[in-house]
Amino acid sequence: MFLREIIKMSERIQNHNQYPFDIPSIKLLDRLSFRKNVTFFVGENGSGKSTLLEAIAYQCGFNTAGGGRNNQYELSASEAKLGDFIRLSWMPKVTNGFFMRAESFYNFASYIDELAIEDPRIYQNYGGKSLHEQSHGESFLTLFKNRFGQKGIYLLDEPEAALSPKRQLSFISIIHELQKSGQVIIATHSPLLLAYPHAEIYNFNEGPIQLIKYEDTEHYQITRRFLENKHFYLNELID
Ligand SMILES: Nc1ncnc2c1ncn2[C@@H]1O[C@H](COP(=O)(O)OP(=O)(O)OP(=O)(O)O)[C@@H](O)[C@H]1O
Repeated sequence: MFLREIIKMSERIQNHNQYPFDIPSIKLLDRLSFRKNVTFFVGENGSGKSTLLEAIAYQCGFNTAGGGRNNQYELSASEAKLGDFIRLSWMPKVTNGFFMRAESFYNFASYIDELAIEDPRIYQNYGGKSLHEQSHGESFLTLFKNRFGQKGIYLLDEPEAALSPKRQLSFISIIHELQKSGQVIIATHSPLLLAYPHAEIYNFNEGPIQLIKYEDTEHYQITRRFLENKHFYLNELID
């Protein structure tokens, strides 16, 4: 483990009623500690998961539009206002790693292609060929497999967006490999990924951000109820 705690520097914030400080989970945030190599952020759409993940990425020196320290490709880095108002506590500090969001993966792949014009050996780190020549899911998995054994912090925003349910299950093995030498923080809506057993889950839904058990998450409960009683739900939804 590397990142131990996030501390919000409330005293520096001038207007708590302005975005992003007015998002309920962020407003009530004081400190958030990390005690496992894998941490999930869960919560409703708009509950502030990406905002906090992006702020961590910003403080790590990663491109907040996706990528690592060295991946400063041209893509307007999205606003990272919260990043200036949090402090990260490390033990020990790492600088290696990256921030990955499914929607910016395309640009990341193009950036690697540009680097490969200068030095094709870079493809060795990405499955031997352009990420554009691999399917979205394949290239995503390739990228992570190449990080096995490296110390680093990996911040992933909804990685399931690129992955079929079967590949999401493969991704659980990838998370397990990554966390042997690295730390992984994942914002997700996937009830499959969330099942990874050696993780802590932070819930962004109600009140302050709090730990929640897998079986208590809405993601687990809704999916389970739906699969157990599909016809009841569909009747409610459609009729
Ligand atoms: N640039 C912005 N200006 C104002 N409000 C914003 C801005 N970007 C995001 N928000 C709002 O901040 C809130 C939190 O957004 P955020 O993207 O962090 O949510 P999230 O939990 O990651 O959601 P999702 O699961 O849909 O990805 C949302 O209500 C969103 O509309």
